[in-house]
Amino acid sequence: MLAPGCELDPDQEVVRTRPEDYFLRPPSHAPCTACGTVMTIHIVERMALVIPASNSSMRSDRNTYVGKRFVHVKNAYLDSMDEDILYHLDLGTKTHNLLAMFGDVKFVCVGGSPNRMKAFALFMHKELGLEEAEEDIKDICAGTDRYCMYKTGPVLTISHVMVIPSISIMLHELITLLHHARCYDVTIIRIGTSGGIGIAPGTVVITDIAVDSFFKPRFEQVILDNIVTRSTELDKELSEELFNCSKEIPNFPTLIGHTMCTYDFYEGQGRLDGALCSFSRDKKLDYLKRAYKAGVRNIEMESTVFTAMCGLCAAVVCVTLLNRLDCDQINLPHDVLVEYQQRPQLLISNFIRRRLGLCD
Ligand SMILES: O=P(O)(O)O[C@@H]1C[C@H](O)[C@@H](CO)O1
Ligand SMILES: O=c1cc[nH]c(=O)[nH]1
Repeated sequence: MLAPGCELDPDQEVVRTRPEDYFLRPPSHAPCTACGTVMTIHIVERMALVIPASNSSMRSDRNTYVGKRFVHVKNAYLDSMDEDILYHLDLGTKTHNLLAMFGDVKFVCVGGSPNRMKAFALFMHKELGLEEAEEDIKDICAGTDRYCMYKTGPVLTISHVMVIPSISIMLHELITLLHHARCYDVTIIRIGTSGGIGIAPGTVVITDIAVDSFFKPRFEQVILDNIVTRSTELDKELSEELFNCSKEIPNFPTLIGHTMCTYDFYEGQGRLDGALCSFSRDKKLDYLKRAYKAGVRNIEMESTVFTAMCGLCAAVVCVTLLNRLDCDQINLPHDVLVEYQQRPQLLISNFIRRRLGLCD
């Protein structure tokens, strides 16, 4: 029982600190001043590793921006390392000149499928009107088959395969890479696919906040034998900027809403068509309707860790492939599926061109 005046619930694993408190601290133990119960306090940290531009005038008028917001890693050990091998990217500080290769990166676009991300890189190359021949755009991570990476002008494109642990490994190495390359003013965007809730398939959802399966805006990471909870807040101005961009594209259904991130595609997303199903159709629909009521408009499998790690300079833009209130199976004809998957790419290409002053 919580004594009157006790600030912390002894059963609670997490205590929120100020959002500006960016540093991870070890859990501490403190007795409740009222009841004397010793509580373990795990600090919620804001992990955003890419420092945001601090006000909108910098963003809306890039030419007046004189400061540099460097990509920042929160690991004191890194700078003391003689060599840093980014194993899953097949890159390293001694084997590659990361500053020369990546120093001019301003946009990083990530998504699950290697082929889709390659197609996006080639599309971006065309949209930016770059001179280099298409055949010269090679997979920078060709030495490994874990992830693929392409660079076209200031745009870096990387695949992250599926689910939280896979994108998390990629993001650790990507953010470290951007830090070694001394990149600054970088915007990171996840472009992908999702299941919609209560909205027409083909709708593009720009995430305002990523939530977990309990509709909470948090990402829980097991670190050693602690659970550390991180915020999944995103930059609202960036979401609105993207939404405004979407209005310029004809027949382009788009909305801003919460995105739910799960650890599984089948039972974890309330599907009735997996190898296991431990709930009824009614329970499934009740859950999805509660999600809708909580503001969730789509479900995917990477956004919470992505936002926790990249947060305030990041966006998540996913097209919906089905309405989960109607069905579980994705049965779109191939050409429709391809067209839907291109929608986030089209929006992001317009956004990048606009940011670079390449739009009419
Ligand atoms: O990269 P995308 O957006 O396609 O990833 C979503 C979320 C899961 O990783 C995968 C499930 O099909 O699609
Ligand atoms: O339903 C869907 C579709 C794509 N990706 C998901 O995670 N869920």
